[in-house]
Amino acid sequence: MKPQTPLLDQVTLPEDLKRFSDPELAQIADELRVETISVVSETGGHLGAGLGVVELTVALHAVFEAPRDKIIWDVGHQSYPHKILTGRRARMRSLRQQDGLSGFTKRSESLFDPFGAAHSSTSISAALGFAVARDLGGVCEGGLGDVVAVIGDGAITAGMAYEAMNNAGHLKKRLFVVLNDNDMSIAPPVGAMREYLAGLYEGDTLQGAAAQAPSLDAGRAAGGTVFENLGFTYVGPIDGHNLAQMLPLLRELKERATGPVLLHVVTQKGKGYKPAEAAPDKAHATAKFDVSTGKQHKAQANAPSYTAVFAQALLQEAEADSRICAVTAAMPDGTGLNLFAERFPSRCFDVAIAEQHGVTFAAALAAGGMKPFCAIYSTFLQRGYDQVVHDVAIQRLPVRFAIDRAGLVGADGATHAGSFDIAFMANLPGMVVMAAADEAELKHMVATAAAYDEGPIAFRYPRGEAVGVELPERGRVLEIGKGRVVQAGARVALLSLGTRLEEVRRAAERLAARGIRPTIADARFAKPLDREMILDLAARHEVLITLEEGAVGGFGSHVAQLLAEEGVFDQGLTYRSMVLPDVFIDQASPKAMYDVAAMNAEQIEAKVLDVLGGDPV
Ligand SMILES: Cc1ncc(C[n+]2csc(CCOP(=O)(O)OP(=O)(O)O)c2C)c(N)n1
Ligand SMILES: CC(=O)[C@@H](O)[C@H](O)COP(=O)(O)O
Ligand SMILES: [Mg+2]
Repeated sequence: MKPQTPLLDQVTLPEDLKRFSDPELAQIADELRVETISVVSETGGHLGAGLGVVELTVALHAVFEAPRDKIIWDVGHQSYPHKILTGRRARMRSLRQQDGLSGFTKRSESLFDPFGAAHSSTSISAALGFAVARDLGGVCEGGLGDVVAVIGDGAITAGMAYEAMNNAGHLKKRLFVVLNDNDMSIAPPVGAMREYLAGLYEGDTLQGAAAQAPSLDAGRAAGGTVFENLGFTYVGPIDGHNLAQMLPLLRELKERATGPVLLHVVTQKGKGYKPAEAAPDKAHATAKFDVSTGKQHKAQANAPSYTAVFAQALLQEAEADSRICAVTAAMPDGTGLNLFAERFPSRCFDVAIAEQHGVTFAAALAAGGMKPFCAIYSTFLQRGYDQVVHDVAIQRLPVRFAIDRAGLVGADGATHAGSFDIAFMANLPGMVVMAAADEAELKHMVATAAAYDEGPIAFRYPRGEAVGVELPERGRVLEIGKGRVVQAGARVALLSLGTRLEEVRRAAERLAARGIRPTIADARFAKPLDREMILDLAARHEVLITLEEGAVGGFGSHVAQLLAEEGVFDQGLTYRSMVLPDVFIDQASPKAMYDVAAMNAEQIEAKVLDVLGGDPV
């Protein structure tokens, strides 16, 4: 018998799906799932979320008319099946790599990605914006038709989602919000909303007969849902893996809906791939893996991760001080606070995807006499910035900010780069800002933050493996605003903040071969600056170069300000700052991203040689 050609091979764009019968669409979904697993096994990346929305993706593209209709995936980490169906299948194996496809939705990548994402809970606001633009006669590439936001049960815990629903329920524009409820965030979801959503489908037989399937008119016997009270028509819950139910329902919605509709779809994260179903938290994002066993190919680590060092150091401090508590915004594993939660469950708070609330909550914990460590990735702290200013800094409350994923993070790309925290924290009056140069320094900074009660304090550290230096038994409390000279040299001083120090050391070795021995210093603090050390370095060298894994406006800018105010430039000092360039750097390995930023050892060496004007000796 001739082997059957996969139907998926006949699909390049969503319009191709319209030729198939509903049972054939179910077959396409099965093939799409296999293709998604195959892709991620080769590239690594977000697996479970995409597998959970395979049928939903097929159904949406079969019924709606993208790119005229705008399908907006919240976060975008579940969009791999969507990418496969929207002209990108041939490039899928370049996912999350340099010059390859992004792991999230991205406007510049495809007309089928009408709104980029990667941070959560923006989709309903974006959908409403498109709906209003449409009704006001706005014009955009591809046209402007229906708008569909697909948002997860994790993402709908964030305040932004409610701000958008509040607005949408008032404006009453026709738009669709698909709530993809898999009862999982990255970790199991926590919070009252989780209980509420579960209550909406508990007792329902989702696999029930088509006659019982939800429809636009069905309503709920139990009375109004929170969504109805906000002005939406609530439809559901429906089994999001059952195309026989979903396709007719979506067609009905497309045909008849008038105002905002919330469709509650119940799915399983990791659906159809046993290892991902069994451990949806581990399969949220994976390394490359063996499809038959699910075993991930993880590189052998030579040193602990910075996150692990932070987590262990915080545990040590918390053993000694019962006022220490910890706050995470839906990232217990990513921040290492899962260990804290196990050891001190009553002192650890997962506030869900709610960075704004998390920061203000921590501020009041501090006002109430506790010592909160707010562990948030640099990129996600951006969302809580007004709270950092208004609730923490202005009130001088001693919240400790553990800023993980500082600097360039690699495969997640520009949306997840921790580029701005030095600038946005160090410009706040009274904020202490530290950056760890290695894991021992990180341990000292955790101890320093634990001991510091005079106001807010932050310390930053990058994603991934640390340097491999020996760890002290206990962290040592650092003197606030004091850096350290690591190597004494002449002519050129390299003043590093954070983990570029390793690259600076490598650059110094290369320079030594050319007869140049630079002084190397570790600033430790972006704020307050070690004025004495910096002015001394400036006085004793012809050239001073600062380095930081952050955008312009951070440490280097503060140093330049100091040097200018002290009149050091008038005395002939040549000063340069090496910062991230003024562009958003796309995904690649962290090393390759720092190459783009011109901040690796070779480029530091080149900068020194350039400043010395080809006069090395
Ligand atoms: C503002 C923000 N905080 C945290 C994250 C990290 N994050 C990415 S996906 C995710 C869980 C999302 O859960 P859900 O919306 O239910 O989607 P699922 O993965 O279950 O499909 C989290 C916490 C983020 N992307 N954005
Ligand atoms: C989509 C998202 O925001 C997270 O899943 C993120 O990719 C996690 O990053 P880490 O792998 O650095 O924890
Ligand atoms: Mg979920």
